[in-house]
Amino acid sequence: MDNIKITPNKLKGKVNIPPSKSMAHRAIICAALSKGKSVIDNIELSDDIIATISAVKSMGAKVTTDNRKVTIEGILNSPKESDFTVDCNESGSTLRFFVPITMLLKGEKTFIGKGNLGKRPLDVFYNIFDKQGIEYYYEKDILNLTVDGRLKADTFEVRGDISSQFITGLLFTLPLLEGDSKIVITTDLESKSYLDLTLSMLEKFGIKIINNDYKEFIIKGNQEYKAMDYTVEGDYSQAAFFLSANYLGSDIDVLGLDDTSLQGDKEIIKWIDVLNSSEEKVIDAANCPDIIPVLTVCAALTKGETRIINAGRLRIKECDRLNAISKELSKLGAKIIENEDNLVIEGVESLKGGIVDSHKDHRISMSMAIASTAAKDDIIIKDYMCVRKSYPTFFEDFVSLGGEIHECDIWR
Ligand SMILES: O=C(O)C1=C[C@@H](OP(=O)(O)O)[C@@H](O)[C@H](O)C1
Ligand SMILES: C=C(OP(=O)(O)O)C(=O)O
Repeated sequence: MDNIKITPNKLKGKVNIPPSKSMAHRAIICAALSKGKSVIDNIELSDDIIATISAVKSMGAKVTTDNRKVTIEGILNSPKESDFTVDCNESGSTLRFFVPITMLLKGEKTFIGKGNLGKRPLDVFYNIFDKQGIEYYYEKDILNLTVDGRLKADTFEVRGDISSQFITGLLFTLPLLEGDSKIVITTDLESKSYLDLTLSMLEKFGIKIINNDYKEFIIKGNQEYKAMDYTVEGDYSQAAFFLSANYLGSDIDVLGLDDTSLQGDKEIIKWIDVLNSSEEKVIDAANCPDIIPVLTVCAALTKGETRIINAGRLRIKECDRLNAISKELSKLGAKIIENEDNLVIEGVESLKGGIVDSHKDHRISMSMAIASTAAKDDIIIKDYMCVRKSYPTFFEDFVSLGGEIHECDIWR
């Protein structure tokens, strides 16, 4: 039974925001590519982070976990010499980061995963494999990709308007190749702030990259990652849920965030200000796709019209998030017009109760929980525990803030 009934309640109290998933992926990877031993502190074992830890282990890194501390001895001390499989579970980051990273090693690499992951685009890599004569095999719609070959230093022409994760994966890998490389971005770049997270983590671990205004990146080969100890900062993507609850009338102290953070989802603060203003309300999703579902909940309850633009890429996440959030909020009485790459939302006074579907997407499940805080009647969320992907303790935190939840069987 994986359905939950929430009785509407405003939330109140303090919440410690979990560590940034994006920064945790990056720190674990940089530690694993270093020669020595690093301790990465403040790690939460969400399903996505477990996938990244198991990926570095499958490449030969030695990893021990002790509470929130993860100790990593780098891959390069004893790299895997034979074929291996990486189980990405549902993590797009793990898949797009490790396809190039694993190509530092010999042998055949197989990538498996579940949910929507096999449907999320990988063409950027297939184009590179074709150009470099690397053999690969994949199944359509199900993640079962096998790549046989090592990546060579090169000029990589890469689109920037599908996912920044391809570029991050290359940025981790190219400094360790024998020759020098260049990444040329051939389109507009979206999710740009995620590249800032990558570049800043690389710099901390001693890797030098020249960034020519995000149009090209120059990467010298034969560099060395230097092991270091690092503590992961709080996650703005997760804080966005509680900051949105506050916008809707809750009173939560959101603790553990770094206000100098480079995380793009820090824009939650700016977009809530926009919703609070009486002027034309336009939210640009290009740089902060992950906070758009919960911002849609806020917009649905904001007087007047709000437009969410540049949001087409939400369709290629764990589910079609543009469709899922429009459909589920509409069931609760929201007024949303869903267009190909934007939403037009006409604010309503309140939401009613009802049965909504998480679409097995953690950010939809959490957004619906936040919607419940401003609803008139009980809300039932189907498959609510998909939050394990990024925030396994979300509903515990929700309850500790006064959220009233009951497991329920909606078919009875
Ligand atoms: O690099 C990262 O850590 C991420 C990049 C973003 O993906 P896109 O670059 O595909 O937008 C974001 O949606 C994802 O949750 C995490
Ligand atoms: C899209 C997400 O992650 P990923 O792309 O790593 O699966 C997310 O966490 O919302």
